[in-house]
Amino acid sequence: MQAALVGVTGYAGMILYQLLKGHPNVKKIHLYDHKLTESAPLSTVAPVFKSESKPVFPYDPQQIMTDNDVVFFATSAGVTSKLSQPYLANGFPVIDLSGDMRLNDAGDYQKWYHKPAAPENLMRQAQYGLAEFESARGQTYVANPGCYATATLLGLAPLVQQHLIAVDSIVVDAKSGTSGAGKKLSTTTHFTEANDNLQIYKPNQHQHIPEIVQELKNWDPTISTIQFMTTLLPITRGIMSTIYARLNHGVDQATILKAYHDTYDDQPFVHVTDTDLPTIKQVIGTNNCDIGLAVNSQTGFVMVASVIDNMLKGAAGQAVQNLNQLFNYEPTAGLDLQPTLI
Ligand SMILES: NC(=O)C1=CN([C@@H]2O[C@H](COP(=O)(O)OP(=O)(O)OC[C@H]3O[C@@H](n4cnc5c(N)ncnc54)[C@H](OP(=O)(O)O)[C@@H]3O)[C@@H](O)[C@H]2O)C=CC1
Ligand SMILES: CC(=O)N[C@@H](CCC(=O)OP(=O)(O)O)C(=O)O
Repeated sequence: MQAALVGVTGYAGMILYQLLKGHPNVKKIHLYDHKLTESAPLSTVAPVFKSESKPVFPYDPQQIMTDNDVVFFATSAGVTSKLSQPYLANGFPVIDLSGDMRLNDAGDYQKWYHKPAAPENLMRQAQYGLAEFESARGQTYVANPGCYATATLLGLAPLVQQHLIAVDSIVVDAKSGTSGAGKKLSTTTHFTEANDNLQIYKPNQHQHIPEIVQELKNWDPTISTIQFMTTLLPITRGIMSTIYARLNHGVDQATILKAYHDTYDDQPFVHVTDTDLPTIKQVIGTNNCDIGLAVNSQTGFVMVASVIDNMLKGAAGQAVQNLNQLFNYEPTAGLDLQPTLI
């Protein structure tokens, strides 16, 4: 199969390009860049790939659909809301790493992303692609989940799906490394501000809140919102989503552990570590989500810690999982990755 990638100059696009190069079913990768008017070598378009003279082509949707079987968009928010139409009109497969097509409601997108939304009829044609719970098979347009949303939803799923917690008690304290913010420098991600520091940001305004709630509602329609906070960590990669909720009457640690194992033991990328709490470092370099928990019998609360590499399970790795589902490849194809360890 031949795959197109738009956004190789960004962090998620770089990592995705590396994964696609190692994917056994991807025979050819075509790269496209919105700033080019004629093709240019990758080494000049994205200098991180110093030794690659492979051409990067100007962005052209007709050419993309003619020369490829699928297109990945690893582009900034506000891009695919404008570019998705021809692909949907032609039923051409898209895997979109941005948040533009994840929400069903155009008003919600405008409220949380502060940008014009795609036409709502297009947004509704996109399938949310949390790979463990929605199959991309048979879909045209897959909206790859956000990084925080992935860690949080995987951490919450067994509790919510099996009605083990009071859903109005959910509190999420989520933390991310700076690569989650993309390659553009900002005051908060500037080395001097990020290093030796912790910064809470977007309090109660994070754009992943409606995404998480939209998915939770599919599992339990009584959920109306969650308390969700984000903190910037002085590390490059990784997310830890620490989730707290009050247990329903009669639910104990054994019940909860069984729920997590029943949900995830067949899943290649989600590992339940029981009461052995996971660290961010153990998943960096992999497509894994590791989940551990602690029950407090005095307060009746459970704390769940869910960790991912934001660049992999939170972006490029999950995009490859969605590719594998879309084209019926082995679920782990192209994702046999080892943690960096140190
Ligand atoms: N970083 C992460 O951990 C995660 C990111 N995401 C999402 O993935 C997407 C990419 O993220 P990330 O790589 O971090 O972001 P970056 O800012 O690092 O890269 C953005 C990419 O989009 C390209 N781009 C910008 N404007 C346009 C346009 N008008 N047309 C086509 N391409 C354009 C940029 O090209 P140029 O070089 O010209 O600027 C660049 O290649 C974002 O939507 C992000 O929210 C999702 C999950 C996790
Ligand atoms: C550390 C950091 O700034 N992270 C980003 C994650 C961005 C992202 O992946 O969000 P969308 O794909 O929904 O745009 C943030 O919190 O906004």
